[in-house]
Amino acid sequence: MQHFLSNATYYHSARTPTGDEDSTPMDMWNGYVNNDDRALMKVIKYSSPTSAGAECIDPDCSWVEQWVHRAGPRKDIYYEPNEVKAAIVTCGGLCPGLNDVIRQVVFTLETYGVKNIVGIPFGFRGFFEKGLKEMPLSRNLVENINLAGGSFLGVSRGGPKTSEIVDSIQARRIDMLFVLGGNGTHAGANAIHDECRKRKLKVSVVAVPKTIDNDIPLMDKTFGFDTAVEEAQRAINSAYIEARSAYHGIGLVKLMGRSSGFIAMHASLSSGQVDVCLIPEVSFALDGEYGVLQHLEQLIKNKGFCVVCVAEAAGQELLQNSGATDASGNAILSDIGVHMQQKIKTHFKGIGVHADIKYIDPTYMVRACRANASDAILCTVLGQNAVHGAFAGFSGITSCICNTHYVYLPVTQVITAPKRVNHKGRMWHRCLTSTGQPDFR
Ligand SMILES: Nc1ncnc2c1ncn2[C@@H]1O[C@H](COP(=O)(O)OP(=O)(O)O)[C@@H](O)[C@H]1O
Ligand SMILES: O=P(O)(O)OC[C@H]1O[C@](O)(COP(=O)(O)O)[C@@H](O)[C@@H]1O
Ligand SMILES: [Mg+2]
Repeated sequence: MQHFLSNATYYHSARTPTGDEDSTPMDMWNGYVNNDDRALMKVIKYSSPTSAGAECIDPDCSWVEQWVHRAGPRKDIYYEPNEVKAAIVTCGGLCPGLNDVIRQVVFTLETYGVKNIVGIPFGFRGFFEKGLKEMPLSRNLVENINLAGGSFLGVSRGGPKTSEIVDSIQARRIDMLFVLGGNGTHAGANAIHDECRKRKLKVSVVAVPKTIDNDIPLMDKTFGFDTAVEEAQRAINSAYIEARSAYHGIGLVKLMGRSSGFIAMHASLSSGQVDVCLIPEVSFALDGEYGVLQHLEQLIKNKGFCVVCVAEAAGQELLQNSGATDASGNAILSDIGVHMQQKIKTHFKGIGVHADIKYIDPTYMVRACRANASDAILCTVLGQNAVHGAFAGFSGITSCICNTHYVYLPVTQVITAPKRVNHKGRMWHRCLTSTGQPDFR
């Protein structure tokens, strides 16, 4: 994480205290975050590595304080606002809240006095593809974009090499780059930050973590995740109603999550209507005495219907893998939902028991919607803090929420590996208690 020297002061009149809000003397209170302010990342002291969900740094699980930079506006700012050119780019798959973040970044930049704000169309491709023009942005233009899902700027996977992106940043004379995206985008943002340092360019590269998958480590959650869970719940509810109303109904729902089962686990927990939740972090057998199919047979026998929620990355080892990747290099998954639908049909036919399978794959519906209330607030804070971070002179940071506090983390820290559901963690065990499912092994 780079921190330039602060060399300019910007007075934010909107935060001027009237003097009667609290007892702090007028000449001391300023409403700014001090550069030395820190937030504590973890608050639980685990007495043993065997404690449920324990995350230990040392083998004996001793208490190690981990402090991170507190996010927010600084009194001293690095850039002269009216000389700044700021650019925003949204990369990867869609995610609820992208427009909310774009809007807040623009609002906050304008509040600082930045006039030259542009959007780079269609992710990192917009830096390179001929015919894609940068879009001038202003409060007027983005005022209502949060009312719709998607990205006002467009998104894409894949794209140019880092050196080409930085050539373009240099040619466009961009001082601040706000990069909205998931783990791939963060790796890209880090590479751009490194290349800018190598070329001694004073460019602040600030990321904002988006992804419905919630697979970026160290933070409480990424924006868009809550909304995706809420939408996923609707699919589960439909599956439940279909299954409940059919003779021997089996509702099967497949939910997104490239390498982690957070959406499936949280939607199963929040709906309370799921009998079996399958995630990639926990292997399972379909066939055999302890397999999923045997359990479904029991559920049909005992309660007459059941609901299964499967994460798209679950059970990949049971399927043929094409080895194909998308434009960003992400593995293309085999369809576990269709596979399970076929297996369930064949199984019940084989044992001569009627079963009415209703398969729901909501795919893009969980992420093409606008942000719900909690995501809209998260996006607002993260977007504003991204701009404060850039003005403070940081680069190579991501604006996120850790342990309920808004902080800046070095991008290098969050791209080590995707975050996955802890199968020994309490949330997964809560999910198991809720579904009542056994181990399928
Ligand atoms: N390791 C990497 N280094 C540089 N750029 C990357 C890297 N991984 C992905 N990218 C770029 O980041 C963008 C988004 O990545 P992707 O994996 O599709 O989505 P997400 O950011 O949502 O995970 C793509 O344009 C891709 O080329
Ligand atoms: O948008 P695509 O290319 O169809 O990819 C689908 C993938 O995108 C996601 O919705 C989000 O992934 P990213 O956060 O990496 O963009 C995954 O849940 C899903 O596996
Ligand atoms: Mg990703």
